[in-house]
Amino acid sequence: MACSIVPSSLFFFHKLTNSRYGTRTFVAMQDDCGAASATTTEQYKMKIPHVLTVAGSDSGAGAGIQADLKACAARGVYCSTVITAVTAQNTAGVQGVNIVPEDFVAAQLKSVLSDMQVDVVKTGMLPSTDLVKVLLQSLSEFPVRALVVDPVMVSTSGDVLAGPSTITGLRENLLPMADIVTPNVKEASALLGGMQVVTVADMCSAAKLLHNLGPRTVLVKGGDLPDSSDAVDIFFDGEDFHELRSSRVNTRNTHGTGCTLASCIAAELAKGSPMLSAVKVAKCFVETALDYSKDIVIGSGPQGPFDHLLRLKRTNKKWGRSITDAVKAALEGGATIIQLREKDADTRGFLEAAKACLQICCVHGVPLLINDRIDIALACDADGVHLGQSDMPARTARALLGPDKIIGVSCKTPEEAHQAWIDGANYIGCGGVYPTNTKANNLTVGLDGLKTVCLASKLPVVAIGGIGISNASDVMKIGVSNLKGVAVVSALFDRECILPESKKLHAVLMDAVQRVK
Ligand SMILES: Nc1ncnc2c1ncn2[C@@H]1O[C@H](COP(=O)(O)OP(=O)(O)OP(=O)(O)O)[C@@H](O)[C@H]1O
Ligand SMILES: Cc1ncc(CO)c(N)n1
Ligand SMILES: [Mg+2]
Repeated sequence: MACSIVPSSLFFFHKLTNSRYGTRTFVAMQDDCGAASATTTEQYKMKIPHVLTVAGSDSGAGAGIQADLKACAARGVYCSTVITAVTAQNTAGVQGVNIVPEDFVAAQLKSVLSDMQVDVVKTGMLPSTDLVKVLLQSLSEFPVRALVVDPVMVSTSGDVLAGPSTITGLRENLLPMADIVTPNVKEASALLGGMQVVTVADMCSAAKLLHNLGPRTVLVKGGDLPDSSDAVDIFFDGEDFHELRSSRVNTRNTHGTGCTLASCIAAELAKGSPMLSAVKVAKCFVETALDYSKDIVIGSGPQGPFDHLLRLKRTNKKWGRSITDAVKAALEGGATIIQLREKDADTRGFLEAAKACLQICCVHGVPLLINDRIDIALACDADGVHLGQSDMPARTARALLGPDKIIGVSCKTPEEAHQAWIDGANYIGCGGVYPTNTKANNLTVGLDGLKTVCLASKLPVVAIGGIGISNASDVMKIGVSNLKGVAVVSALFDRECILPESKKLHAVLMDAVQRVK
């Protein structure tokens, strides 16, 4: 069975009628990779989020410009590049640095900024104070929405990438303009005149002192914190500290984590995320990529690169289970609708998986929806389809499927919701409510966007995107009567044990629904 098929589960508290089960309330759960996704063609026509990275080239391609390009690609964001230096680098260290003349950096900046609509600028290696000034001059001419400053100074191998003379430029000129600055512990120490930064408490003090230099927010990264079994980063927004903690992946392949993190933050900001959400998504992406790449071998030096494009290859091998086992566990936990989405499986494999899942769904009296593929839904006699804005129009799908099948449509706006109603959809999927790693290029609509769509429609709505046990009740609490449930993917299917997670989510939602009543 093809393993690139992703189930999603809906917890849906609404009466839907269909030929197999009649009218009944489904407590549904939608596994997400599949279901309701949502960047519309129209949005693509209007604008693709765009990050410009101003950084050095790493010939080994683990860090620098190359990491930035891969990170943005993995997050579904366009990335343009202004190269400040060319380094000869591999897994053993830095063998040479060739700095690009300032006037040619200025020329690159002008070419990109004057022509392309850049949303966010991310900086990495800036090898001179004059270069910082060139950058700031360009940004005053062509302002952008946000500036992410990764104050690259020394590589993990100990080689100097930007000498002490640049510290003044960073401190005095660049940091005051930054929306976020992301030093590692050594860089935080250097920016603060050699202050000791070796504990989490030191990181908090450093974050506060760095904030005094003018950036809107600070993230002190603890990847290199001595004696820490966790990877701890400290985020400070001028008022509150947030300790962001993940387990430390045991691997040599950590070259470029800092560049990747900063680029992911920039990518999420370009999509419209608030700063703290952007940082959390970025940290989660780095951790997932490190974990996926922990055993790959590239180069013979002490620090290898990791694989940013894991999503193109990731299969359910991560959790070592079949799609039918995953669906079964979700249903036993209380999911009320299953949706299947084919990522890059062949049609025959997808059909086989759909048939197998349908059998399990029938045992539980739960509908199976197929994402996008009307032909697969017809071929296996699934209970319906879920359609994105760039899939077949719901009206055409209805004509093909007949009146009894369930049709869900992903909508981000009142206009799309209205069209779904006219076209004969049974429900709307609305999201991404929160930033999500499941769909890299999905725009976040937030709780406000969700509410707007709910209020604009008569159809029942299921909320999608970054929803899990911790925030499902917040979503249901928005207090709109046609919000009938949530759809989840990662919260169940990217967990080691699906059944307990599904039970917990079901309990949280039952509780939330009782309260709303
Ligand atoms: N082994 C690891 N497991 C999990 N997360 C890690 C690990 N190493 C680093 N990180 C995370 O990666 C991000 C980058 O932190 P780090 O301190 O490594 O930056 P950096 O030193 O600037 O990286 P580099 O210079 O190698 O690009 C942080 O969020 C950190 O917590
Ligand atoms: C070009 C470049 N930028 C940044 C880093 C930091 O990891 C590196 N090693 N090389
Ligand atoms: Mg770094």
